[in-house]
Amino acid sequence: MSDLPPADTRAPAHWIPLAAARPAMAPAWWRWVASRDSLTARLTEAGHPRPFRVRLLDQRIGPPRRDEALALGLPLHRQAWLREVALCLGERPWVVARSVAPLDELRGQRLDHLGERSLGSWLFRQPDLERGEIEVTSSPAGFHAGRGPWGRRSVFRHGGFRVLVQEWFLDAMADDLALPSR
Ligand SMILES: C=C(O[C@@H]1C=C(C(=O)O)C=C[C@H]1O)C(=O)O
Repeated sequence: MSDLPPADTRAPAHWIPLAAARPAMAPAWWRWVASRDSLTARLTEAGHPRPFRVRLLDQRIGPPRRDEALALGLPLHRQAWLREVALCLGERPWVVARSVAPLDELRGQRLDHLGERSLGSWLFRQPDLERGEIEVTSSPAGFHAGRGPWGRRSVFRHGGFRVLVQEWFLDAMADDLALPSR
């Protein structure tokens, strides 16, 4: 066991199906959390004229959290491609996101060079893109100090490539768009 990489032991988030969260979610938030099109495009439009910007916080190969490994059907110690970003309007982070992809499915996807281009701007150009069911959490992101009412996740599939995309909507977004607290 000693030659296995360390597991990510941070507390996993608790996820529930989107429909189960609906009674507790204000309609104004439902329109954001339940949307299945590009969040990048929606943020760009809602934040106009503030410029939309992806701020890369970290991108590395490492162990996914337990809940992430389970969502992707990966063994707990299997290394993965991890990417953490803040999606900003002007200088204010509205969303923080953490994406996890199985290493052996990255072949040739060239995501290492994504930098501060939006992952979504690449995903939504794939004609065969499929998106799994959206799940919701009220747990914090854990990798960023920002707090907010809702997090969501879903798995995107493009050919043999899958990526778990997790997005936490922050209080700064609620303030700037006059959204309710939950
Ligand atoms: C999936 C999308 O991509 C967004 C961009 C991300 C990135 O650049 O890492 C991560 C999560 C998303 O909110 C989208 O725009 O819908």
